[in-house]
Amino acid sequence: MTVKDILDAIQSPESTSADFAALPLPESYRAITVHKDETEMFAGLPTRDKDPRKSLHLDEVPLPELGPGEALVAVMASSVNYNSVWTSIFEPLSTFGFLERYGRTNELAKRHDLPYHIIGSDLAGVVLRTGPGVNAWKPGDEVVAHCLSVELESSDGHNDTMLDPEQRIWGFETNFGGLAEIALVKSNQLMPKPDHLSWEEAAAPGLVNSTAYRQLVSRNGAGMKQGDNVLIWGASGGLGSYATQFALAGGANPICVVSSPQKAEICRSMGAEAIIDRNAEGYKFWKDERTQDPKEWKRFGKRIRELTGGEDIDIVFEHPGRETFGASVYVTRKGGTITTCASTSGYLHEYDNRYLWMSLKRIIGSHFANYREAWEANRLIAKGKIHPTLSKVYSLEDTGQAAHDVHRNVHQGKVGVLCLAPEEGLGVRDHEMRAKHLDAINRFRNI
Ligand SMILES: C/C=C/C(=O)SCCNC(=O)CCNC(=O)[C@H](O)C(C)(C)COP(=O)(O)OP(=O)(O)OC[C@H]1O[C@@H](n2cnc3c(N)ncnc32)[C@H](O)[C@@H]1OP(=O)(O)O
Ligand SMILES: NC(=O)C1=CN([C@@H]2O[C@H](COP(=O)(O)OP(=O)(O)OC[C@H]3O[C@@H](n4cnc5c(N)ncnc54)[C@H](OP(=O)(O)O)[C@@H]3O)[C@@H](O)[C@H]2O)C=CC1
Repeated sequence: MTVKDILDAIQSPESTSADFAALPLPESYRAITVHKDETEMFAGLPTRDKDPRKSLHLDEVPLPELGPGEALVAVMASSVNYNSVWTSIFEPLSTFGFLERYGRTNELAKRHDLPYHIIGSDLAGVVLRTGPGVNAWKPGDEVVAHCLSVELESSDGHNDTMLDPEQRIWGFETNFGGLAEIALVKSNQLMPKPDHLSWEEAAAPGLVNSTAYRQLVSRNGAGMKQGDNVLIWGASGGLGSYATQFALAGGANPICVVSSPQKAEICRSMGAEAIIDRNAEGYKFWKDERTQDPKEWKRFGKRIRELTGGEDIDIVFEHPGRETFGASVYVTRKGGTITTCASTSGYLHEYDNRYLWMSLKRIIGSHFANYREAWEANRLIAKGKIHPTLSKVYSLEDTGQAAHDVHRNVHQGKVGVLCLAPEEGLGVRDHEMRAKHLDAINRFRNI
């Protein structure tokens, strides 16, 4: 039995759930990995020069044992997230520490502590097997998977699953991720695949869409409302392309920051009107590595006021971190919110706290999304209210190049990866709905 037989079953319109359940599983499959004995390979290099093409490998790996409450999924497509970039450059730390720590928690978790890490935190595919205790899903179901892995043994996570002390991001802090032909997930990560999307389109939104939903829309994040001025950094990037859609769909007013005329045009085509090209306008928030320039914060704030008719920002959607955080705090209106989920340019932030406390602003930390938020975010995709922002699609072999593009910020929106899917465009079930949204679905393609 090989993965080829699995693909044949997926592509045959006659295959039933019983057929999938009867398919023998292969002993091994192909997966994108980093290697534990290579974690020092980039030592001494500047971040920019650490090259994912050197550290990401396509390996044949053994199929992991299936445990209670879990599912093995045949992965048709996945996507590149920035967490895979972090893994591939071993920053801010090697992810093998996460696997070792997880492996110490119980006998079954030991499976994750291996000398290789199969990465990837998105997938669209077909359930192959479910473990004991799984009733909601069965072999043959077409699914996407969100990346929240929790144990829920402690009451801390019972209101908000993100608060579980054993909260992990699948494919980053666990093994057996989605950049592979087969993935192992907890069954409560599974959600229905949107019928009107191809495999690679369905695999694109998951992680970033759920994160943007919590960070911006959910009451656990900024709780955006109609009319809010929302400053969105990287508005055509992974997170930003969904934040921009949420702002527009929710009746807010996105102020989109991008770094090229091409990216500005994408935001315009999504429906945004207030757009700042940070490159063209040459903001230099830092005079040198240690000193910020409040005059530049003010120049940025003035530009925002020009675009909003004199209003300041209600919500900043933050993720660049050190480079922008001082400016983000400054341009927020009295009582406004800065919501942050990352620090791409550096995690030690500096801002002038007088502008925070005197103007009663709030900083909210946000991370991925709880089970319910991830489900709600996927539902919006399935209903055609929010669309995938897939630009380019790579083969599994070329994942290193795909991650390199994201690391160097030469991509747009989301970058997809075909795993078992032999070509793009497969897996669409609802052609009528697709036709209705085709322009929006293709907005980011091949630009
Ligand atoms: C969905 C996608 C998301 C993304 O893309 S996010 C971007 C990528 N992710 C990242 O960049 C984050 C990567 N992770 C990290 O950098 C680290 O992961 C953290 C900084 C988040 C945490 O650091 P650590 O060293 O793993 O954890 P500690 O909590 O500092 O625990 C170390 C020891 O310190 C103890 N400790 C924790 N808090 C306290 C405290 N308040 N007072 C005293 N001790 C404390 C702990 O218990 C533990 O101890 P013991 O080593 O013995 O187990
Ligand atoms: N905590 C969580 O749950 C999550 C955290 N993340 C983290 O968020 C970050 C962004 O992820 P994602 O959106 O997918 O990545 P992308 O690279 O797809 O998009 C980020 C965008 O931010 C902009 N940007 C990058 N650096 C700077 C800078 N120094 N100043 C201003 N803008 C900048 C760029 O847009 P432009 O050049 O056009 O301005 C870029 O396109 C990563 O660090 C990632 O790990 C992501 C998802 C979930």
